[in-house]
Amino acid sequence: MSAALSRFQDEIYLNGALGGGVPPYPTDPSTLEEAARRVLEPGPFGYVAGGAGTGATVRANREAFDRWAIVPRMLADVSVRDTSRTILGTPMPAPLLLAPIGVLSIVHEGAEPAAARAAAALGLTTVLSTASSTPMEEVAEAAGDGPRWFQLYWSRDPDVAASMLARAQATGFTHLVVTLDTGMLGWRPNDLDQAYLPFLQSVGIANYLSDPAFRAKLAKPAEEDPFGAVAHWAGLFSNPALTWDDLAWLREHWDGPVVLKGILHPDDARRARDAGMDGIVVSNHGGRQVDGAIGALDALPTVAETVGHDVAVLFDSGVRSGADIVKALALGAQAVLVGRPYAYGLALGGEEGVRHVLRCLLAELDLTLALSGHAHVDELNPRVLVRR
Ligand SMILES: Cc1cc2nc3c(=O)[nH]c(=O)nc-3n(C[C@H](O)[C@H](O)[C@H](O)COP(=O)(O)O)c2cc1C
Ligand SMILES: O=C(O)C(=O)c1ccccc1
Repeated sequence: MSAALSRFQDEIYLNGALGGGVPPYPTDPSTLEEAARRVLEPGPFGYVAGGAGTGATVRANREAFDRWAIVPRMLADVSVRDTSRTILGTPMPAPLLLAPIGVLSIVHEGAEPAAARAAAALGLTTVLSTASSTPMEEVAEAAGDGPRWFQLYWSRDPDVAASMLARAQATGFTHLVVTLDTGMLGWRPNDLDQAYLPFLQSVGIANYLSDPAFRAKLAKPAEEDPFGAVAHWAGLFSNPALTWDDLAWLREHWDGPVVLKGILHPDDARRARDAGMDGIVVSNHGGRQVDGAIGALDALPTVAETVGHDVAVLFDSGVRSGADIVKALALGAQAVLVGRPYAYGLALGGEEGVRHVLRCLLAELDLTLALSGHAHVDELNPRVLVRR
């Protein structure tokens, strides 16, 4: 790496100078989304890009980032930088994970193994969704022996929930991310107006179709009655009756760190801590659940001040660039998760597309850190930013 250029930047410019042409995928996040729109059918594109209701929360997520400005510091010796961090015992080359995204085969065949391989090649961790389009055992094998984090959609059938957790542990997943904000699917006009729901084509239920506890209760085998299996899945996928008291059940069924995803209120953050949880993800599900919900970054500072010393505070919803990562870390996130951008990478170029998206994020994180006068991600704090 040359001193004047950050990692990946040098490769892109040199390749161009040597006649190799421009990068095969856009580096700008909005252009990336546009490019994905062009290669995807309207149904799948709308499912990924869309948000709840009028899209107010999707916009709020971006507006929240735009309201913070980085104030660069000079003469800070940033010749050697370190973006690495260990989160709940998992070492990471940068505090960046791939958010759990279900039904990914709607954008690319073999999506989850491809994303997991791309992440693993860079040493990054993927949080695998319960609604993966490939069974967890196959994804884990594709990802090699790096860290394994599993996201749970907590089924209303406790046998299915317990079976998922037992399988995940048997497969070597060590960390559990429990998503709390999807007790039912949000109101999504994009999908409603196209009558598009991937599950109806049995996409995204691979972990269920391969689950003995799920299969045991089907009236007819899924192979004979695929729609019956989908209907059964829809009936047990989530459990809106859950309360804080149910967290004890989780502890009995999972040996290892548990992280609650979808926390926005400081009182809920406190309850998570008091219930002995190891971490939280401050998230509004990428604006896909409650239209009009608070921008996730607007919720972060108070939550981080409230519990940041006690539990790992992770963040997602709206992260699109390395500069965004700097802002979220400065406001108290220990790590961020990125969602849609890697789905667009998958749509455009499978594993290679995801690797491109992740390398862009890592490169711009490193560069923003350096140019704003910080050698290590641990130096970031709220004083690095001003509110516009
Ligand atoms: C198509 C799609 C599917 C998703 N599926 C899941 C899922 O299965 N489990 C989950 O916890 N979150 C799911 N999410 C939410 C993401 O984990 C994450 O919270 C969100 O995408 C972050 O926002 P961003 O897309 O703006 O980065 C999904 C998001 C998208 C876009
Ligand atoms: O679409 C989503 O946001 C989501 O979280 C989900 C829910 C169920 C299955 C797959 C994805």
